[in-house]
Formats: sequence, C-alpha cells, structure tokens
Amino acid sequence: MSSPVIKLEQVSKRYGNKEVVNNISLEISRGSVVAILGPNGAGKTTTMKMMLGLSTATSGLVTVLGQKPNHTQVRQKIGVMLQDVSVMDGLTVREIISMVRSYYPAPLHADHIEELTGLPPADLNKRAEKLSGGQKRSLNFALAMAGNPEILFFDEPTVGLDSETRRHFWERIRQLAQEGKTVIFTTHYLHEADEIADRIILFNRGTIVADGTPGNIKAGITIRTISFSTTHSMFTNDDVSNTEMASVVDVRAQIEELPDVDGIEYHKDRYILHTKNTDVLLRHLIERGIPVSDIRIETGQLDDAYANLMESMKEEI
Ligand SMILES: Nc1ncnc2c1ncn2[C@@H]1O[C@H](COP(=O)(O)OP(=O)(O)OP(=O)(O)O)[C@@H](O)[C@H]1O
Repeated sequence: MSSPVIKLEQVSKRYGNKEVVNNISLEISRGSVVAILGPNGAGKTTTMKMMLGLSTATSGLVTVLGQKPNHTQVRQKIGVMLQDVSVMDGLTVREIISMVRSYYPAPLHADHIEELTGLPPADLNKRAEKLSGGQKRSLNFALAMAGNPEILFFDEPTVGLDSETRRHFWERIRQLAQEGKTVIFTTHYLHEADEIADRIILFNRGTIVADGTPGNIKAGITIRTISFSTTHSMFTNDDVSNTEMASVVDVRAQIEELPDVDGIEYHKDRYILHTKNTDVLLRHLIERGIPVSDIRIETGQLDDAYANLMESMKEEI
C-alpha cells in the first residue's frame, strides 16, 4: 500500500459536552476514492472539516500529505466543495474563476475550468448569484479543481442535483480517480458510495462502525437467506440405510450446528437460514451431507437493508 496522504490518529472532536467525533483513527492512501457514509449527525462533515483544517481536533493528530492540514503547501494541493454553496456575489463566473486561479501556484488553464463548470458560454459572463442552485454547485466543483489538486474533498456533492448533472458529476470523479487523484466524499447514499468508491467508511455517532470495500460493507448489511426443505422423499429409495434415517431424525440438530448462520426460521415446511455468506453456508450444507432439497438462495433488497440500518443508527435526539 502506498504511503497515506491523510492520517488521523485517535482523533476526537467535542462541542461543549458533546463528543461528536470519538477517538477515530484511519489512513487514506494515495489514489483511493473513499466514501464517508452515515446518517445525519454521524460526524462525517466534522471529520472532513478536521482533514481540511477548517475545524481543530479536540485531541489526536490529523496530518495531510505529512503536514498539518492548514499548512499553505497542503492547501495548495487540495480542492474542496462543501455542502453550503456560496458564490461571491457581484462577480461574474469568469471573474470568480480568474480570482480563484490566482490563489494557486500552478492552476488549471481558465478555459479548462470554464469547461468543467459545464455552463454554456453565455452564462460565464453572468453574475454567479444569478445561477441556479445546481449551476452554482457545478461552478463550485470547477473551482475545487482550479489548483489542479492532488486530493479532492466533496461534502454531500450531489444534494440538489438533477439526475443528469449527478451522472456528469460522477463521471468526472471517475476520470479524476483514473488520473490518480485521491477523492474523499461524504454521502447518505449507499448506491453512490458503492458505484464510485473503492472504500467505504461507515460512521455512526462519531465512531467508525465499518470500513472496507463496497463489497464487504454490502455483505455486512444485506439480508441473505438460504432456504430448503428437508423432505423424506429422498430417503424413500430402496437402499435407505439406518444411518441415513438417523440423519433425517438428526437433521434439525445438524442445521442448528451449522456455522455462519445468523438466524433460523421454519416456515411452511422449509428451513430459512439467515447468513452473511451464502456461498460458505451452502458449502457447509453440502459437505456435511445434510439431506436438503429445493434449495433457494435469496438476497434481500439492499436498499431496504440499508434504509433499516440508517434508521436504527439515527442519532437519538
Ligand atoms: N459548530 C458546531 N457546534 C456544535 N455542534 C456541532 C457543530 N457542528 C456540528 N455539530 C454537531 O456535531 C454532530 C455531527 O455533525 P456533522 O455535521 O459532522 O454530521 P454529519 O454526519 O455530517 O451529518 P449530516 O449528514 O446531517 O451532514 C451533530 O450532532 C451536530 O449537531
């Protein structure tokens, strides 16, 4: 693994008596696309703000590119788009682009930034405050790119965007990832994290409750079942031995002893086993010779499972 571009060591953030980020440690490697996922109030934005040097950790250490986040050299290498879309009133889009470029030692060419806004040429001479909410976001995205940053931070970047603009946005993020940029974004949407990120860090109540590839995270929250009958029909052949009959009698005990089972239901003559890993459980069933038939493997609706998880995780007010 390449050296981390961001490192948080035992970081906590407290507002008054409330610990909103609680002793988290993590490392983000160069070129990764990381989604910080979690319900409202989980501490996602606070954590991102500490990475940006916009909020100071109450305790612990935050380093970006080996330095404090608010170091000038670090600031020149990061691009940021926060939730609150603010544009500079009174200036045209072109004037804002020119001003923001001037902050950086090696900015992107103005034409390139204009193109990144996705705005028609006529709108580039408009005052930014006259743009729509979605257009302001697109402008902010382009401005985040102005310094040709190594690391990009997006706080809930697609809120308020229509589906077409949203699609364009993620396409650009994919391109940036291919160029080797490190991208960190917060979101409430598992499907966004799943489609775009190569790593998901799941937050709840100021702590990291899961951290892994989208596949790992999804496996942890998707409801999967293997169901089957344990009919005696397969033992009505002529050559039924006493041992086989005994195994029928014992079948329930054998099922109860299976590893990787999170729950067992019995419904309409079928066993329904809940598991995180249907492949492994199926292998156990077969290897142990448990006499089952009409096996069905089902994966519950991921969205439903995630919605339930988010609901159960919501901050108690
Ligand atoms: N400046 C502040 N002063 C006091 N409390 C704050 C401040 N900023 C955030 N908080 C509290 O910290 C907690 C975490 O907030 P944060 O914005 O980090 O959550 P989040 O996961 O980004 O939520 P959301 O998805 O709603 O944006 C919340 O309870 C919030 O009310």
